[in-house]
Amino acid sequence: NSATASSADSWRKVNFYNVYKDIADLLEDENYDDGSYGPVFVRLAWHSSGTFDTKTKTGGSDGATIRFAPESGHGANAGLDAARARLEPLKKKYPNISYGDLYTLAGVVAVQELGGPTVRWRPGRSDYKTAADCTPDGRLPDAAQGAGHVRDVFYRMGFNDQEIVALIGAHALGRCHSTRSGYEGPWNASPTVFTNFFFTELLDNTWVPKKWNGPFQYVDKNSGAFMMLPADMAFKTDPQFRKYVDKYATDQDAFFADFTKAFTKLLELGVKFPEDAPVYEFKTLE
Ligand code: HEM
Ligand SMILES: Nc1cccc2nccn12
Repeated sequence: NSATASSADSWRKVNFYNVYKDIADLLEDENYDDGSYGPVFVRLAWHSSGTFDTKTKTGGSDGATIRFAPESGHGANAGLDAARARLEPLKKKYPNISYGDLYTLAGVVAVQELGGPTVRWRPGRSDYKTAADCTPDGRLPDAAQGAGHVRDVFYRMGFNDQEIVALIGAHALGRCHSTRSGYEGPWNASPTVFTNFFFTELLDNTWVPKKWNGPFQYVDKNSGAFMMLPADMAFKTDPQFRKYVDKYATDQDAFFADFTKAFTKLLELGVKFPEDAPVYEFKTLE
């Protein structure tokens, strides 16, 4: 975090079309995971934002406190240092961009360039926060728990059941890492393509407990290759969540339309944008 902190209005000097393109150029890396930084950029944007508490108005992407200890060291954020390190050169190249804008924009670029919907995004987050503003551990959801816990966490952020189900659709991307969360497993044949796969696989497969000495998780009975977290399974068993899972499994357009709205809302939680902050709808390059 050596780069100069941006001032409140320095975003006005940034050409975000150039930043979008430079982030897109960072996505592909055949030596990283399944060949793309996209999934971990989406997780960084989500973890930067998902700490928000509507009651205390604390947390959220403004200030990017995720880059400071102790928040950077919280268990849920294990592995995200790789994403932040990959983006650090862009902070040097564009010193007027805030970390909050950089991390959330990286999530938008990843969703769009991996085949997902266009995601509206506004600049205007600033770097004024310090480590003292880090949110306490426990703001992000625990994968070992079920529907009740998931609702506690997402209702606290200000989401309803439909938005929660739309957001979990991002689990079509990437994978779990035993060295990070402790969970393990590739997800599907295309972990770097944004589709409604999470919902179709959740419904269409028979999920059984994985036999291993890692944390309790599910594996697909037939292939023995794919995985689901305990929290993922809540979306199949809870009737209120299941309603939307069924809808998104059969209608990818509906999933895309609902995901983009919920993702923009997530990335903007708690941010007081300048009145004249432009709403970008970037053209997908791929
Ligand atoms: C019930 C809520 C959620 C739980 C319990 C949860 C839990 C997890 C866990 C344990 C991992 C594996 C981390 C690792 O070992 O690398 C993971 C990965 C991931 N999560 Fe979630 N998550 C939730 C919601 C979300 C949301 C709302 C998004 C985005 C909108 C998201 C996006 C991702 C992505 C893209 C990955 C793959 C990261 C990679 O491949 O490095 N998750 N999640
Ligand atoms: N890709 C992925 C990441 C995290 C959780 C999860 N559950 C099913 C798939 N999946």
